[in-house]
Amino acid sequence: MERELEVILDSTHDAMIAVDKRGIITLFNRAAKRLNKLEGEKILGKHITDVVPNTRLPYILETGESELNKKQALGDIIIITNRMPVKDDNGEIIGAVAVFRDISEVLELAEQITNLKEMQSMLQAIFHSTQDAISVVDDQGIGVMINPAYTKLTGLPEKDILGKLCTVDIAEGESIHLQVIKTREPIKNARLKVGPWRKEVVADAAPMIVDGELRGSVAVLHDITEIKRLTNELNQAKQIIRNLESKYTFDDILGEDGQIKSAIEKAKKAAITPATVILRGESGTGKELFAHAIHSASNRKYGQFVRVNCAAISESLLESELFGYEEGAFTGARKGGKLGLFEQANGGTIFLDEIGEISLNTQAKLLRVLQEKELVRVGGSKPVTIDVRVIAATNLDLEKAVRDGKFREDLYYRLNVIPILIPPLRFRKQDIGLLVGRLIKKYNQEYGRFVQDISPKALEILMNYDWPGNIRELENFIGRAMINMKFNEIMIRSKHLPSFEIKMYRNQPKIETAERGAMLVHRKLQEVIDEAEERHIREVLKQNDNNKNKTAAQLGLSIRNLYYKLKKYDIEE
Ligand SMILES: Nc1ncnc2c1ncn2[C@@H]1O[C@H](COP(=O)(O)OP(=O)(O)OP(=O)(O)O)[C@@H](O)[C@H]1O
Repeated sequence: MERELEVILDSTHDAMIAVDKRGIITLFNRAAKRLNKLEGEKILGKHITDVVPNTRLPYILETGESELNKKQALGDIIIITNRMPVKDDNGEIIGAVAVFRDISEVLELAEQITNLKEMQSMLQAIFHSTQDAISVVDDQGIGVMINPAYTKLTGLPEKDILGKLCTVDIAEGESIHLQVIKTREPIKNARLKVGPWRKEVVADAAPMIVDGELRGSVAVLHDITEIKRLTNELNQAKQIIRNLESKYTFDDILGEDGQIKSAIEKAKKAAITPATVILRGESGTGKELFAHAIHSASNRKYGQFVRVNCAAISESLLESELFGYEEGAFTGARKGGKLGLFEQANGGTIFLDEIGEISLNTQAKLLRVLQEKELVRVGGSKPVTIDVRVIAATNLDLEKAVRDGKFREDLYYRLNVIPILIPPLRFRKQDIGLLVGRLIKKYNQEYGRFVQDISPKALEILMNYDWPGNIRELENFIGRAMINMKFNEIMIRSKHLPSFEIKMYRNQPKIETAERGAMLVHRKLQEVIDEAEERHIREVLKQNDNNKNKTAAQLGLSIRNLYYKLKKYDIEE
């Protein structure tokens, strides 16, 4: 039993010392030797103060009091000690024992735990108070943590997210958590829509890797609704500023084609003269843009630019709109009369769009204003002098209108001082790429997108179309293509392109027939046939919901032949 006790005492980590009533050591176990760095020495039988000079055991022997849980430094370590007297049955002190333990490691661990706890509360405070929405998933993509900002942004509480696959919150786009888990690579600036309110967010995600092992992914979502709202407000403000100034300058007119360049050159020269300009071109070719640019480059640029769409105002109203009226000029006339558009444009420019649409009666009045530089308000008698630069525009064959007696010849010559012909888009297809680039930028701003380019295939499709509605049609077309794109797509591809409106340019009113004829004959017959064929196939395919058999039957083609043509025209199968 004694041997066993000895083994136990030597194998425990607690250091133990016992002395008799004289202070002579009767027990000094291995842990005590190790702590006092006395291993190998013979200790038993020595007086305790010879072995441990600062010991308090003599004090215990003298007072018979116990000292429990006393912390003290022993060299560079911290120990905790219990010292107790040993008494016989009569209560006489016959010795004392000390049991002590090195607690440096425990203290260190305790400190580390405290530090960790502090760190944890700090991180939790950040996690809970940040405005950025954060979600954390494990290595299987299962939600483990979200913060209040996340719930505020997405509308999804913890119960809808924790323990569920991370795709539950996505309304549009792909889960970036899953991508991060798959690739172990961080993702930046992903555009998504999340939660039941389909909030638009920009999200970053990063893998959580501990000791080389993937533990999950953490994502931070930034709400961009506010940014978009501000961008919209900014655009509206810009729009207002643009309306106050003239909207465009020559820098806004894009084109490398020879004809458009010479039109621009002619317009620039005209801008610095007071001469009347007439802009001729099909609808959507940029006549209004040219009118603005001419005004902006003229010495009247600080004056008003007033646009009048002569076709949009009824014949009966046009005259009073243009020239104004005096009080009591007609029933319903405003008190005090009304300033006409010519007077509003005084010192500036008036842009008479669709001039070919005005009646012979109004033409006569307009001619007088152009000749005399003065006007008489409706119901008035006093002439008012005006100083207005006139820019007119039409997509009609004015020469024919003159021949048919619908347009006054003298007015025609008055207006035709500097005629500028703006070519239709189909005659300057090499400019399509340039224009698409500008339109992508414009719609990126309007729609808050980050589209960067158009694929060569998609561009080729645009090049093969005739654009009867010209740049305006191209503008609408690109706008619709961008709406068809997913949020994270940055390249306009053929699959995004809407189908073309089938409208042949021969439906367009004629302009300068001879000139157009000259431009047309440069086109090879096969080119024209191919274009018509492609357009027709696309349309029939669309009508048949892409059903090839039905389409082939309807077109009178074998299915093999249809596939050949689909390939030839790069129509998606
Ligand atoms: N050369 C160009 N470069 C860039 N954008 C252009 C160009 N020409 C026209 N646009 C754009 O195309 C659209 C149509 O142009 P605009 O309204 O000036 O045509 P328009 O000939 O006056 O049409 P309409 O006769 O139907 O009034 C506008 O948004 C304009 O900014």
